[in-house]
Amino acid sequence: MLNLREAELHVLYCLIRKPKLMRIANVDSKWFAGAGLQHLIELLHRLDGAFAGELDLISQFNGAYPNEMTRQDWLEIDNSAVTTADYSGWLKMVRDDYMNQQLRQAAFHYQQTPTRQNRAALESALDNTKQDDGIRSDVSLSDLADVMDYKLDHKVDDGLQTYTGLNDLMGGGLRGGILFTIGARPAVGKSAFALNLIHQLESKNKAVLVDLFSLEMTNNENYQRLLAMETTLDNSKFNNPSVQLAPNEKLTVKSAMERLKAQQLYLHDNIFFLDEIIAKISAHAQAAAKGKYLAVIDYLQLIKTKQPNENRTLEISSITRELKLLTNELDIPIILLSQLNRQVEMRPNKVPNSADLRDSGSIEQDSNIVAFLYNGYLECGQPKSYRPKPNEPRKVILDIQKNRAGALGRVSFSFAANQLKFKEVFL
Ligand SMILES: Nc1ncnc2c1ncn2[C@@H]1O[C@H](COP(=O)(O)OP(=O)(O)OP(=O)(O)O)[C@@H](O)[C@H]1O
Repeated sequence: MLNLREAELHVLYCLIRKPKLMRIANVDSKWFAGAGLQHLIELLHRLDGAFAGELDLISQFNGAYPNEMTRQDWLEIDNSAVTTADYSGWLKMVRDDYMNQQLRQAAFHYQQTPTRQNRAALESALDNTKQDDGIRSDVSLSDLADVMDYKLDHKVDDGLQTYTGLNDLMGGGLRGGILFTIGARPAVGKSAFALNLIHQLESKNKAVLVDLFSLEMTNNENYQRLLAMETTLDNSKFNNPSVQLAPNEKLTVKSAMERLKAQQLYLHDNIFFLDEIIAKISAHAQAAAKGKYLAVIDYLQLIKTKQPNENRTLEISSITRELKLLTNELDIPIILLSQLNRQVEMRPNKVPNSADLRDSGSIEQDSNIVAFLYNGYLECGQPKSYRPKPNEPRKVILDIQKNRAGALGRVSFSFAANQLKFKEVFL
């Protein structure tokens, strides 16, 4: 996670290269730490772009404020080497930190000396934190060109890797800003598939933080499923492991438990309200390193809201809207599982489509990617549904039918239901 000092340096790096950024939002010198950075902001305000590059700025600064900034300070700013696309986010961080600091100080003074005057100061500090900061991320084509320029010379993050076929269709992996909805009929294995995706992601990417909101299964059930996947032991043996597991299997389980401990996976079986889900996601996403966070919600139709709407379609629309906005705001991917209505059972080929997403068309509208999971296999590239046989691995297709920034296509899996394990089938 970016620290405050880095955010300050990034803001200055951008302002020195693009002084016009000063005009898109107020930049107050008070928000910055230390006389050097504060005076540099004041000088940038006064010059309003009238300097010929960084060297000229340094010489004007040294003339006005001798010995306030060392060569090392300037080098630190230079080392930022960022694009200006995230300027508003860094400025906001610097501003918010200052406002919160003022609020803490005012609260401390009021607690020590609860006078009317100190109370007014506290109220005003609180008002300041709530005020619209006017910091907007207006992005011009020239800003976007900067970003593309940067990407032409630097390899950008591929996103979070999961199954190979899925990575290919997504043109990389799971990236920020993606709401990925997976719909399936009950018992096809969508909860199990979500756990498998997380498992893939934890094994193929370093230091990823994942939140799994499971609104229908307990943490214990999910943990047992994780152990079954990790050990390839029958899931039912974990119901009474002391009796049902052989001594060598217990050793296998213990080492699987150790491996799982290393993962930053948080299971939540007691959070049902949308605003609580959002609060948890916001806290963890901001604590995680950039590009290293994923939230999975199992499943949409069980999410509750504090202002329930009699019209469930409208309520579901507001939930998917909020989740979509959250992916953009925090620049994170969210995987949202969804039930399908029964119509799909009536169709001869039993291949689901967007019309089967229960409760609302907003699910398709708000999602960047919509995929369906169903029992089936590919024959000459075409999906064939089938009825799985007991005690045999099932054939399952993940069918991507909407993909805003990538290809449509299908990925085939073999699903060992007793181990809850999905293996990709390469055709
Ligand atoms: N020990 C086991 N042996 C055989 N099959 C099992 C075992 N444990 C789980 N399963 C099967 O694996 C599948 C797991 O489904 P999962 O709970 O992930 O489905 P889902 O699509 O999320 O459905 P729902 O919405 O009903 O929960 C189910 O079909 C279940 O019957």
